[in-house]
Amino acid sequence: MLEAKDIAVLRGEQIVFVELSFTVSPGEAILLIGANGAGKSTLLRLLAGLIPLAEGSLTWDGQPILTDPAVHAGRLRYLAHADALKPSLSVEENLRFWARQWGGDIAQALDAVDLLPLAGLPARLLSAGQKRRLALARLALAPAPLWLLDEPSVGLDVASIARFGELLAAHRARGGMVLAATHVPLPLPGARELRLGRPA
Ligand SMILES: Nc1ncnc2c1ncn2[C@@H]1O[C@H](COP(=O)(O)OP(=O)(O)OP(=O)(O)O)[C@@H](O)[C@H]1O
Repeated sequence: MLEAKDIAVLRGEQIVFVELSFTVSPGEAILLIGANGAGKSTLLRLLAGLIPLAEGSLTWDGQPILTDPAVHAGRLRYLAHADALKPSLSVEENLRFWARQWGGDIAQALDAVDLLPLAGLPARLLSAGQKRRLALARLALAPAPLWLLDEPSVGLDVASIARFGELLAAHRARGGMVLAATHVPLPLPGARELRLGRPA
């Protein structure tokens, strides 16, 4: 279980949030909601181990998550706003980069986001939604218990959102956890909402 207790984060001099507490158990999904600037991306970056905790505690099965940053990095997949693609490499080569770190079947992952027909195309030629699908293919490569997703459905068409829903459901069915920042509904039935910033 992932547990945040009374956590606070600063960006520069600014307090982004304080006294935030929540838990995420295997199979659970949390939607991070709140206005622009409320701190959703900041919380995801914190959970990914990319920015420091100012106060409080963050634990994984009772142990501080950053005791061993490499162990924590190995248990998560973080999809930021940017798709983190290398434009000159092909679709398949982009995924190979991640498969070298995590293992997994590249063809199967591309198929999960319906990109197999475009496997040989340089990533710079993909449409915005296809780039997003290639980013999502990383999730399909090899299992990791914690998915941290920043506005993952931006640019996806209806069929791609349905496929993404299947990926999310399979992940949760094997005990995976999801935290997703979003301004729109996501295919995450039964997800709890965690509102950041002031109440609307
Ligand atoms: N590197 C940084 N240095 C200083 N302040 C930052 C930095 N990154 C973010 N902030 C500030 O932290 C606050 C939270 O930003 P964050 O990106 O987490 O919001 P968000 O809820 O994800 O917003 P959005 O819905 O617009 O994506 C904002 O006020 C932002 O200006």
